[in-house]
Amino acid sequence: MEKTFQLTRREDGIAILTMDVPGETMNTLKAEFGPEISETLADIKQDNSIKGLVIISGKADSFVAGADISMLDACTSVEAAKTLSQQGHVVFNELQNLSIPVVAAIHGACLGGGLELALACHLRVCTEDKKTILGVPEVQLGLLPGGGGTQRLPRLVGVTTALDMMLTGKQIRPKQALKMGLVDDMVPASILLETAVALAKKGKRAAKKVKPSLVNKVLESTSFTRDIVFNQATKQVAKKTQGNYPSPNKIIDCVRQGLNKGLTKGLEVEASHFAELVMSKESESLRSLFFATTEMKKETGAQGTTARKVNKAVVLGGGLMGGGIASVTTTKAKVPVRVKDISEQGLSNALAYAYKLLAKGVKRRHMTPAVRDNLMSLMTTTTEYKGIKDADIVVEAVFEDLQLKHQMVKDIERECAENTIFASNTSSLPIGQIAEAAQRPENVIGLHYFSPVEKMPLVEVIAHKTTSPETIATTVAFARQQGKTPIVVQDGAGFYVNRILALYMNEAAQWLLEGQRVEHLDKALVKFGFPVGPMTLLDEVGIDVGAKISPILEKELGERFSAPKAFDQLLADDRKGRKNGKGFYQYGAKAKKSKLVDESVYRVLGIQTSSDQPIKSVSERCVIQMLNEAVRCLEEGIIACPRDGDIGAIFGIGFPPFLGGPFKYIDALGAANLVKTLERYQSMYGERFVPAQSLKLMAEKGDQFYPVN
Ligand SMILES: C[C@H](O)CC(=O)SCCNC(=O)CCNC(=O)[C@H](O)C(C)(C)COP(=O)(O)OP(=O)(O)OC[C@H]1O[C@@H](n2cnc3c(N)ncnc32)[C@H](O)[C@@H]1OP(=O)(O)O
Repeated sequence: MEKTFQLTRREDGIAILTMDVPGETMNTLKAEFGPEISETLADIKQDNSIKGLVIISGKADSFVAGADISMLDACTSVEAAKTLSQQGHVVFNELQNLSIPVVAAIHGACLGGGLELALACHLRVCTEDKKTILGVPEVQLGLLPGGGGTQRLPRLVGVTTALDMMLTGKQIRPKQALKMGLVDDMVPASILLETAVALAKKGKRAAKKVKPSLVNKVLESTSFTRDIVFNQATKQVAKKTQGNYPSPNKIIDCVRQGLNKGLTKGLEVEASHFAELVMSKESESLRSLFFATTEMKKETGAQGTTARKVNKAVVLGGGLMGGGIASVTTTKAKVPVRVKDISEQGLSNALAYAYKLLAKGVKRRHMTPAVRDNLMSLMTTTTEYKGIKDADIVVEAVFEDLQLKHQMVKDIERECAENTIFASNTSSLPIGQIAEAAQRPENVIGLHYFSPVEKMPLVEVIAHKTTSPETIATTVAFARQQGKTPIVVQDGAGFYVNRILALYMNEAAQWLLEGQRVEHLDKALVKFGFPVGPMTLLDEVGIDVGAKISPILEKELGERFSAPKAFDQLLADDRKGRKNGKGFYQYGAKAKKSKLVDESVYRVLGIQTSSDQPIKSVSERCVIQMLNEAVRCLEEGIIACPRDGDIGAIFGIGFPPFLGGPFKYIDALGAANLVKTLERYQSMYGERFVPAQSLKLMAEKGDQFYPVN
């Protein structure tokens, strides 16, 4: 069997331990490496000629990406998961207890168990390369650092910083890592090994230790003052997770117990908590999300077709969406973009949008002013169809007006090359209808972004009946270059995401008209796990935008999409949401620190508010609408598979990730139970709750969307 660890003895007494998992793109930690690494450590201990050890990766661009998540996924009992963590503890303790200095030489991803390995070394040096990232992302998998991280990290960088890293899972860049004392040195990749060797020769102690701030020093000095930090963190966690994610509280508990009762006790608690989390349904859902997104990174969107390279893009419309799309095209994809708008004002809006984001990057020291200026120079503007002939893709982000879009298709076919792709950012119009104006409909596709473009990870790539495979593959690759997760969906009003969202929003509106208070509705759905409630969302998206989409969906998909007529009165009252400072909540000068409902909204809608209905009933009625419609989308082939539906809902709407997406959630509920619930609501509220046909079939057969583990 090929070995993972290679020990090389240098003449100067420093040994190099190179980790290179055979046949895999990245190093991950697996239980099966236990005997090999123990044997190697025993060799080192016996060899008096070895004066120091450097641990480095044999992979070109990564150190260690953590424990192997598939291995965790394969655990079938709490005991088995606990053993994994304890095995890791034994090896890392052995490493830390070596009498010779041990230095981790880090280049590329050093995450989770990878960072825990580095923490067990006496010193760490990393490259200044962009590819180098350090962090403990376990919380994002519903886990906690189970390789000693909850113990060694706070001891190295302080409780406050360690909690921040572990509770967010954020990635730390090299400069920041050096500043916070996570690494002892940062060097160019070309001298990484030699620097690590030199450090190993100097001994176990860091040349200089980073001093904590005075506040942190005081707060972290005694168990009493540390409790203040832990209590504060617990409060923040409760607010953020709404009690839906068990791992953050367990992380806090590990750190608390480890610092109050010592490392051995801390590791014991860590192994127990880790094991419970591995077996939790929340972590199972989050892990499946990791596998799904990794799998999707490899898909081209059109099997067997290679994407064309996009060297230049054009964005039509300099509004909020156009500005955002142009911005990610330059900053993420590094592709020159030309923005066309009919007005100079539109163009300066787009430029300002991009500049503001880049300026933020400079302020946070993520980039230099020179990089900002370079990226800005990739963006040019025009009020006429000039300088666009050589565009590979044109993304239109103008009003939802079919005639206007038809005109643009014709203009682009006239002005651009034969194979220029015309991508529409429409959120509701069927792409097939837009393509009706095209002479080359194979070049027409939908590319639906979510607002704010730079933040929302999802895009829907919508192929109509005759979109060519090359157009699909090129658009998917382009979206990925922009840092997005694309799902390819079939054509139809509202596509997937807005379609399932619309019914959920309509149901919330029904609750409102029945007298439920705005803040109660929002509270119920936030408690369920959405990042914001439906009323806040409508204010953010724009009540007018919702009103524009609704009739299109109703016309194409049927009466269940009809929005409550009373909502017309909101528009008559010029209530568009945050953008004009008038919505369900108060904005601008009227607004207080905590968000307050604009009570006049009840009068405008003619509502008498009534007592709060139980939170669970409120959320259930809204969510099952979304679930049922997601099944219909699968039934109609709008989405290709449950996985795409789950990713689309989580990344596009913020469907609670710990539930794994609508389809995973239906599996957890059981199709038969969901059908029963829908039928109960149908008997009370009518046909909009009729269960999807395929859901009924699944219920009868006892089927699931995903294979049973
Ligand atoms: C005990 C410990 O505390 C517990 C843990 O360590 S849990 C694990 C914690 N680590 C993580 O969560 C990191 C997960 N990985 C990532 O975030 C990303 O893969 C990355 C940032 C490292 C690299 O991203 P990117 O360059 O886009 O590469 P990506 O396509 O995601 O991954 C490349 C390959 O590595 C695999 N991989 C990466 N990290 C992995 C992990 N921790 N486990 C298993 N496989 C992993 C991917 O599945 C993929 O495999 P493939 O080539 O066979 O499809």
